[in-house]
Amino acid sequence: MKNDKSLERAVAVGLCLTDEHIRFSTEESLEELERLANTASIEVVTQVIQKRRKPHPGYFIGKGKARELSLICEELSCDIAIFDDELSPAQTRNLEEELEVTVWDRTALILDIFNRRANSKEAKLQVELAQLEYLLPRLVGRGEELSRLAGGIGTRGSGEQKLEIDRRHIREQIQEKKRKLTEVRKRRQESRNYRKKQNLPVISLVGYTNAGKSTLLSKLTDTNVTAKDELFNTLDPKLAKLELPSGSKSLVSDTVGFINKLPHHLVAAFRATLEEVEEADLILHVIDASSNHMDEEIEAVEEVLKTLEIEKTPTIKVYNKIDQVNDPDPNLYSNYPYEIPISALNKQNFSELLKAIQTQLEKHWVRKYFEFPIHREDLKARLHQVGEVLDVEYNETSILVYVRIPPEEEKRLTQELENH
Ligand SMILES: Nc1nc2c(ncn2[C@@H]2O[C@H](COP(=O)(O)OP(=O)(O)OP(=O)(O)O)[C@@H](O)[C@H]2O)c(=O)[nH]1
Ligand SMILES: [Mg+2]
Repeated sequence: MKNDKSLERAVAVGLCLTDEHIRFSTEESLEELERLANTASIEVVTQVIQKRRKPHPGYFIGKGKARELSLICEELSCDIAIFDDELSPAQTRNLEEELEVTVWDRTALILDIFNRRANSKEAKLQVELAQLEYLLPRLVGRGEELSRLAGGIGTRGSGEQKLEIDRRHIREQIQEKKRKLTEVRKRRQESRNYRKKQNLPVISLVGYTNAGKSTLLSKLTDTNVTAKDELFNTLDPKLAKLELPSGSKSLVSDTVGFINKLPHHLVAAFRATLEEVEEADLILHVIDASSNHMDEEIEAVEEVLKTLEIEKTPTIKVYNKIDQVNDPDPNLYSNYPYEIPISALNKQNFSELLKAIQTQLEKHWVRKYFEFPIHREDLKARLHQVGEVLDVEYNETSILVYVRIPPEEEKRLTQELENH
């Protein structure tokens, strides 16, 4: 929900913990926070960084710093203070009292962007649920500012009784959204099962937000997928068919971009979209090779992949946007077929990429001739079901079928035929 002013003014606040190992520096992380804010139509007018050993339990930043921040907000007429880390409900409350502006954390900002981006029923439900769960412990008096977050959910005003009603209302809504989500997901599972029956291998594109996943999907498959220079452009993953050089087909799916400090419960909320990744036969990790923080972004993505327990799925690192890299280091991406440099935008190096995809997929599907008696049409039908039938030949007494199938199916069928 937008307030009346078109562009809100914000101060971005980061904490630099002196003895903690961090991936992105506080400055880099704030730079990203600023891009996120812009995506949410918020202008960051200044940044404030504080060094501390650990966050202040009540104010996150020190109490003195909070007072200083309140003056800055007033002087620069900020409407909002955005903190780069997740704040506890109590910290948010205290800070709002001290600063007298809306206080958001990274999670709130990401939720706001997700809310604008969600298109499908499932994504909408996921975002609404995540927002409600975020809102519930934070619902205290200042319902007005929070209502922007809740997308209008929650009633305005304050008062203990009203607060209790709001809380109950939100709990009920959480239950309702969960019920609806279960339904929508069931339908999604059914369509996945249908896809499985078609037996096309599934390739999942994953990567840091803005790496170029959607661009790659649309250029590879000649479909129209919107790509935009915005963070979290894709919230509703798309699927498209891809033909490989051998002529065999596969399905490519886009996914939600990852980001540093993506709060855990948001990862959980989007787990459903990531289920595609869990079931993928091949993962293309799309990397923005022109980013100044390429290594950190790779690491952030790999961390999320680890939590999905998909180490065994073959992965190709696709270094995208090489058209933007001056002097690319030839050693960097030369580990074929595990690393490929491309430019999705210019379709540069696509033939290499397609070859690598085919190589990787074939490693895991086997080609084989099966021969069985002519009356066993059922076996032929089964091969159609579990694999890709490449050729069929009828002799006087037998059928010869040439297929490409998953190795476990190959074993099972071979054993059955031997036992007959
Ligand atoms: N120069 C250059 N720009 C690219 C290339 N591929 C993508 N882009 C640009 O990078 C921006 C992000 O592209 P998307 O395809 O939307 O990125 P994404 O990974 O889908 O992003 P999210 O959906 O937000 O996670 C767009 O402005 C693209 O035009 C490339 O090969 N070269
Ligand atoms: Mg995208």
